[in-house]
Amino acid sequence: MNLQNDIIVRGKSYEMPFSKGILARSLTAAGLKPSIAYRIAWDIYEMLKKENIRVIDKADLRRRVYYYLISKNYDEVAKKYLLWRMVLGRRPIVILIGGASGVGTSTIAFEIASRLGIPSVIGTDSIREVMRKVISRELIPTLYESSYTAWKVLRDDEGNKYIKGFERHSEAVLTGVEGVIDRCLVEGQSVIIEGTHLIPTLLKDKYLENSHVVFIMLTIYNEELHKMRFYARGRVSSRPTERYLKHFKIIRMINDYMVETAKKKGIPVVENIKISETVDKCLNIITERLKTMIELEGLSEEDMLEEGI
Ligand SMILES: Nc1ncnc2c1ncn2[C@@H]1O[C@H](COP(=O)(O)OP(=O)(O)O)[C@@H](O)[C@H]1O
Ligand SMILES: O=C(O)[C@@H](COP(=O)(O)O)OP(=O)(O)O
Repeated sequence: MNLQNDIIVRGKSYEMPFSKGILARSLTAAGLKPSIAYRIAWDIYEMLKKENIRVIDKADLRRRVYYYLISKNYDEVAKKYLLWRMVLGRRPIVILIGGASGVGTSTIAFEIASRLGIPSVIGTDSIREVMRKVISRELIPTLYESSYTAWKVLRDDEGNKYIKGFERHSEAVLTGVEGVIDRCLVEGQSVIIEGTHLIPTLLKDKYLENSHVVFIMLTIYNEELHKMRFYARGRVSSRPTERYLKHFKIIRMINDYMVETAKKKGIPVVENIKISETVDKCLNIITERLKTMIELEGLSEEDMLEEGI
């Protein structure tokens, strides 16, 4: 690799060549359109070249980007940019994207991850597979079903059996989810966890109250639109559309239940109609939560500009 003509960006423990792509991605996460973000990343690269800068500290680069954005009247973007650099650089953040099967939790989780540069997305169905390896079918039969068929193996039939089955099915998965959250917070790693098992009223309050954890519930209010998503998925995956359509009424019940429990716990509910709009709404929610987290730490904008990452 020839680094002779590159500008080197120096972090606390590593160096890397200046990447316009990485900078542009940080700027889109802060709310700029990709085309403008690339233009600005390019401008900053040219500016550094012109000044004959060969090595620049990350904190210095961050300051320059911030003031450049302000000079172009992107004050709000500048603030968000700073906030995101602070958080992703040194604070773990756990984003939970819940929602009934088919409403788009995995699609939206991956979009958010790529916009924010979070390297890890875990589906609750993968956590379910792990839990199936450690808990026997005899002990928790509902775990071995799908969210919408768990009612079939319930041992009691009190109350709404479909929702009861879904809750019993999800409880064990949530134990695994909580383990993943604990690990990420301790290790200082950010992660996005997505899936249908994230029932707000069953997740322990200590996670809901943690300022590093942001929970968003996705939904589709229109039944026909929800149904269409299973057709779309069936075309590109091995998951048969018929299976989901057969249980569609129960999946809709789960969808309504997820919205209801989210509201009960004060968790924002976002309707997933257009991917780009859903992602923007989610990013706004996450940004607001991060502001609270930084405020709780008592950090001002000036502190953020000074703090090295
Ligand atoms: N906003 C959207 N607009 C159109 N299609 C979408 C949208 N969100 C998701 N999809 C599609 O709908 C299907 C179901 O989404 P998926 O993310 O697999 O749902 P989930 O993970 O919630 O079960 C997929 O084929 C996905 O590409
Ligand atoms: O249990 C369920 O509702 C789905 C969850 O997966 P998503 O549809 O949310 O990805 O898994 P299944 O058992 O159908 O493979």
